[in-house]
Order: sequence, then structure tokens, then C-alpha cells
Amino acid sequence: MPRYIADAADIPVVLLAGGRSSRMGMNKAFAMLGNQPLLTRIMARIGQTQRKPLSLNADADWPDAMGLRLVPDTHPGKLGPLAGVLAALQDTARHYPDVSHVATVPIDSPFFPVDLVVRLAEAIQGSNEAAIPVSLDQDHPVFGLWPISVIDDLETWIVSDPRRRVRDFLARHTVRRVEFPTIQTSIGPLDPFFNVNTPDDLVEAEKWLAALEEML
Ligand SMILES: Nc1nc2c(ncn2[C@@H]2O[C@H](COP(=O)(O)OP(=O)(O)OP(=O)(O)O)[C@@H](O)[C@H]2O)c(=O)[nH]1
Ligand SMILES: [Mg+2]
Repeated sequence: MPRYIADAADIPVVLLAGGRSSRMGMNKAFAMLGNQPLLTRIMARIGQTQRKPLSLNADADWPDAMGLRLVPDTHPGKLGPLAGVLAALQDTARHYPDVSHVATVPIDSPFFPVDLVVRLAEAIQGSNEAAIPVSLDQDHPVFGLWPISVIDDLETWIVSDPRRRVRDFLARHTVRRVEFPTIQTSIGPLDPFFNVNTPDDLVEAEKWLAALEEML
């Protein structure tokens, strides 16, 4: 069956929460930002554009998947974010055999652009390429639009490259980089890919959230 994307709103999305949250000291998906767990916030934001049910890449003993289908890593050992991307690709190939790509969104970046998936999809123009977002000259490859066709190469790379640097994997494929602007707020420009890794980041995120809510 041919694989295609008819409409960016139909691209499946897997939320990535398979890390250790070691810098946060607690599972960051459940860290509260503006009285909402990060995971709930991310679900609501991506739900504004995507039609298919979301899945969650996380450990098999995850405490509360909030109704999302749990997609654990297929290679154990915390092999990094691309292990989550691999699990997302494999799961998508199984559940949506006619779909060409899956999008990944980490659960720790609460201000990501709402036009993320549509702009990544535009960038690949119906091809079998990958796309990742960029802001302030930085790649954000934990977010991405990944073609199902990279599954075998990604699996081989994950088990055989001892360094597992994400940029080394990207260099093996054609990857479109899509620039997203900062968001102007009363306290300065916000990087839409600001991500919450530490308790201090959470304090900073509250300030950005308040500044964004002022603008509503
Ligand atoms: N499946 C999977 N996802 C991972 C792994 N490591 C990181 N991630 C995910 O990749 C994204 C970016 O990782 P980090 O921001 O470093 O999050 P983290 O690894 O949970 O946090 P730290 O332990 O503090 O580095 C998050 O969505 C993580 O859940 C992994 O080994 N497997
Ligand atoms: Mg992070």
C-alpha cells in the first residue's frame, strides 16, 4: 500500500517521555506549570492541530498515561531520545500502515509552536525526507517529522553507534530544517523550544507563561 500524508492534521504524533528526568529529580511529565502537569499541557497544545489519538513513548511501568496509548522503547537501556523516535516509528508502521511519517514532541517544551507539524510537513513537500525545527540557530531534533522508511537504518545505528549522537544520525539522511521565530513578550523574546530540564527551568517557565497569558 502506498504511504502518504494527505493532510498534516492526520499525521500521528508520539509524545516523548522516555528519559530519566534526572536533572528534575521527579518525572517531569507530572511537574506542574500554571496548575497543570506538563504532559497535560503538551497534550492540549498538540491536540489543537492533530486528529489522531496521541501515543506516549515512556517506560512500560509508567504510572498514568492519561488515556494515551503507551509505546515503550523497543531497545532497553535508555539509549537516548532516538530510541523513543524508533519506538514511535515502529508503532506507527504497525498501527497506521498507510501513513508515511510520524511526528515526535517531547513533553518538556510547553511553548512549542502550534503550527509545528504543518510547517514540518510543508517543508518535505510530500517526499520521504525528515524535518526538524530550528530556533536561534539551534536544531531541536527531539521534535521531528520522521519517515517510516528510516526504521531499519535507525535501528541499526542505535545498536551499533557507541556515541549515539543525534546529529550523526541526522547526517545520514536528508533532513529539512525549518526555522521558527522567537515569541515577543513583555519580558523579552521567548524561544518557542524552551525546555524544562531542572527545577530552575520550571520557575523560569512560570515567568514565560505569565508573560504569554498577559498577551491573550
Ligand atoms: N525513549 C527515550 N527517550 C529519551 C531518552 N533519553 C531522553 N529521552 C527523551 O528525550 C527528550 C529530551 O531529553 P531530556 O530533556 O534530556 O530529558 P531526560 O533525559 O528525561 O532528562 P535528564 O535525565 O535530566 O537528561 C525527552 O522527551 C526525554 O523523555 C531515552 O533513553 N529513551
Ligand atoms: Mg530537555
